[in-house]
Amino acid sequence: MKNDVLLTVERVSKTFVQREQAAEKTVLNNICLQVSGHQFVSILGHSGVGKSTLLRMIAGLMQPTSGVVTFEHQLVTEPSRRMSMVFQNFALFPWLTVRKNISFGLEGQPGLSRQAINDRVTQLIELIGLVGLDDVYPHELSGGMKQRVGFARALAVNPDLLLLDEPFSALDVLIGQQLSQDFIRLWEQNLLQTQSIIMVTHNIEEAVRLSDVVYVLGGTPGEVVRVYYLNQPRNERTMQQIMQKTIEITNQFKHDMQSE
Ligand SMILES: Nc1ncnc2c1ncn2[C@@H]1O[C@H](COP(=O)(O)OP(=O)(O)OP(=O)(O)O)[C@@H](O)[C@H]1O
Repeated sequence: MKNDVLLTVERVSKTFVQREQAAEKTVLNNICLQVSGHQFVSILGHSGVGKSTLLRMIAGLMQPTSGVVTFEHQLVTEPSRRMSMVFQNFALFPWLTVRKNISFGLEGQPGLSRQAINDRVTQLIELIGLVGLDDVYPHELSGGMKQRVGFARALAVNPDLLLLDEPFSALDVLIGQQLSQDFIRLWEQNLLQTQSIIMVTHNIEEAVRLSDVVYVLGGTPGEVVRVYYLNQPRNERTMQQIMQKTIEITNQFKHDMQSE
């Protein structure tokens, strides 16, 4: 599957009807984007440019006003078990334990026995670094641990495509970096069945550190203004190279914003 196209966004635009003002607002215009097998793609842009809206359309939670999203050449018209999402604010169920939060998406799945569900959850608890926290409730966890549960829950259904909506931005910088490193290591060692990842972020350094491809959104309505291909393998990128690229993208971004 490596290099095969997994997902395409083709000429997608989105207009919201604002009822209170009886007006329309076009948020995204003519977005084209492609994700291949074993690729980490970031969507980078300032607040309000339409990143989450784009991710929701990719997930099938919302339909484009025009254009199409395809997953393995099939039109995306509704959410699918083959994609799952990790949210900025964790979105855990406060009344469920860590174990129950993780198993949530597996319950009632045809052909999955109780034993199979338990085994899958135990495996994820070990992989994601949650050992000993099975029976703990979300309010007893730190932000970093909550987000580990968020990742484990999204990964439980073995999604082919994982969608990350600012997954580290609510965490302390070092905690976020540790979680992203741990997660990337599991993914690169093929310990997860997830083929590809799309991450929405406004953090340029994070996008440079983690991605193979970075799409920069800008303007009003939001459009793809730049695409960066980071060809060097992630584990060979030095801190200096990451900082250099971050500065280059930051300067280009400022320049693009000024010339709008
Ligand atoms: N359901 C909706 N109805 C009307 N307007 C919406 C709706 N969802 C989003 N918007 C508007 O679309 C614009 C883009 O929102 P979106 O959340 O996609 O941006 P974003 O780039 O993810 O921002 P942030 O980084 O702050 O989360 C905003 O102006 C927002 O108010």
